[in-house]
Amino acid sequence: MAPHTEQLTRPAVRLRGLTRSFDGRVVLDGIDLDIPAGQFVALLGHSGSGKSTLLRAVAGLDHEVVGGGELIAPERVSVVFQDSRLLPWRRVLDNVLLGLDGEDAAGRGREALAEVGLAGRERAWPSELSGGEQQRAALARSLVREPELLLADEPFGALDALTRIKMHNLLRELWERHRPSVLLVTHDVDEAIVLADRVLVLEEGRIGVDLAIERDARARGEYRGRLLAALGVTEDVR
Ligand SMILES: Nc1ncnc2c1ncn2[C@@H]1O[C@H](COP(=O)(O)OP(=O)(O)OP(=O)(O)O)[C@@H](O)[C@H]1O
Repeated sequence: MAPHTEQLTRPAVRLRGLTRSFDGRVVLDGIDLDIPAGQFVALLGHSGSGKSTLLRAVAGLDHEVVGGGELIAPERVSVVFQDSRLLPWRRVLDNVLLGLDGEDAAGRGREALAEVGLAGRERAWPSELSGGEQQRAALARSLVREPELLLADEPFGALDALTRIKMHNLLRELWERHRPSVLLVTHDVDEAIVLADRVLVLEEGRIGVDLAIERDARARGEYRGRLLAALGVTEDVR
């Protein structure tokens, strides 16, 4: 294959036989996964199933993970967590710019803040922002680095339901504009279906379900049922 063709077809993330144990207990048991460049993937699973462990591995934050396996991820990776992890002693723009240099950095930081709806809040302290605004700032901090891969570990888990819907719209909009690959860890089946083009369910250390989501609202009920069944959850009240 010619090199340029190979580059076009190479997945952004490639995992083969990814294994991780803690104190002899296997959490990831030979994960195989390819994420094509630009795909939006959600990862569901019960608490303790290993979602964050997998995400940390892909982020390159876990040096013990590979074992005999293979882990390929892009160079520019940004991670967003449930809490914004803004430094309280730095103003919002300075948080966004943390570790960046170059003459145009400040301009790019301002642009990123405007993109997430925080124009005019550059000089605010993190404590002056609401929870949702803090997550917007965290997204701006990720964006400004122009990530090829965005990893998000329950980024909206601590937000109220209305703010969460707004953040879903924002994230999807940012993804459509910038097209990074995304791996989103979530507990929320509906969030996964609304946002992602592909939903994975992690169970017993492996990817048990790998479901393509068609952007067709009518099908959402069916996806929901299938994913809940895969998770072994029944809804008695709804
Ligand atoms: N550093 C660690 N040391 C020991 N055990 C760990 C460590 N990190 C994770 N584990 C264990 O690995 C398992 C998977 O944890 P992980 O945080 O990946 O699950 P999760 O699916 O993200 O859970 P949750 O949805 O509750 O955040 C858990 O049983 C956890 O206790």
